Amino acid sequence: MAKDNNTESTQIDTGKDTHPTSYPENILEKAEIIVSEQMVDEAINKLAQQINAQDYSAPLHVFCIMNGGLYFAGQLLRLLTIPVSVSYIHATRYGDKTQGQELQWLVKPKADEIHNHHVMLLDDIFDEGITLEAIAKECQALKPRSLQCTVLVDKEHTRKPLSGFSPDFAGLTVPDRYIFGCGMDFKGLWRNLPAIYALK
Ligand SMILES: O=P(O)(O)OC[C@H]1O[C@H](OP(=O)(O)OP(=O)(O)O)[C@H](O)[C@@H]1O
Ligand SMILES: Nc1nc2[nH]cnc2c(=O)[nH]1
Repeated sequence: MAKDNNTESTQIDTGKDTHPTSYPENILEKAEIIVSEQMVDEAINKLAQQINAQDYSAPLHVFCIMNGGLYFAGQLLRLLTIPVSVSYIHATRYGDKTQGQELQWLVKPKADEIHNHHVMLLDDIFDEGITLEAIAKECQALKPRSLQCTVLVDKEHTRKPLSGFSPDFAGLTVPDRYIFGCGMDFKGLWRNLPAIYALK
């Protein structure tokens, strides 16, 4: 067991009950699985087959879009049978909220990773598409040889980019509910869940 330095003698009494089901750490009690682990794994397998079947004329550079893309990228990369290099881009607009705000850039793509390379962006979810479209635009400006986007899930609703921008590959479609698991967080937690959940 991990050594817990916050022992009883040092614990600060915040006056907070640690059990309410509204706390993010307890939220599974109020959630339901909307895509099973098996269905997620099957979808990732299928995406890998589609990417493996592409005819890239040179190694593919894969960008994991942090943080949400981490779980998906980890699961997908092990199934790719073509030579890839990997790095990350970090942009976020939800934070701990369930409604998107303005996009914040933390790590932008570097020119030498993109210019003249076949590039694949990997993210967990295409919701309103603002994040992926902005990242794809930033990458296009650096003149890749080709640029494609793959997401684990595409959320079904009509609030998509007016430009018509959409990912090249999407593993699953999900209903218009706030979801978590498989890289997606609920108030910063539960990205580690191997299935996709939504609140009941
Ligand atoms: O299609 P959109 O409506 O733009 O939303 C999709 C984005 O939202 C999430 O990121 P978030 O900003 O929550 O940051 P995170 O990756 O750290 O969870 C997710 O990982 C996508 O990148
Ligand atoms: N965790 C999570 N992040 C998102 N970012 C955009 N949509 C969602 C969503 O439904 N869940």
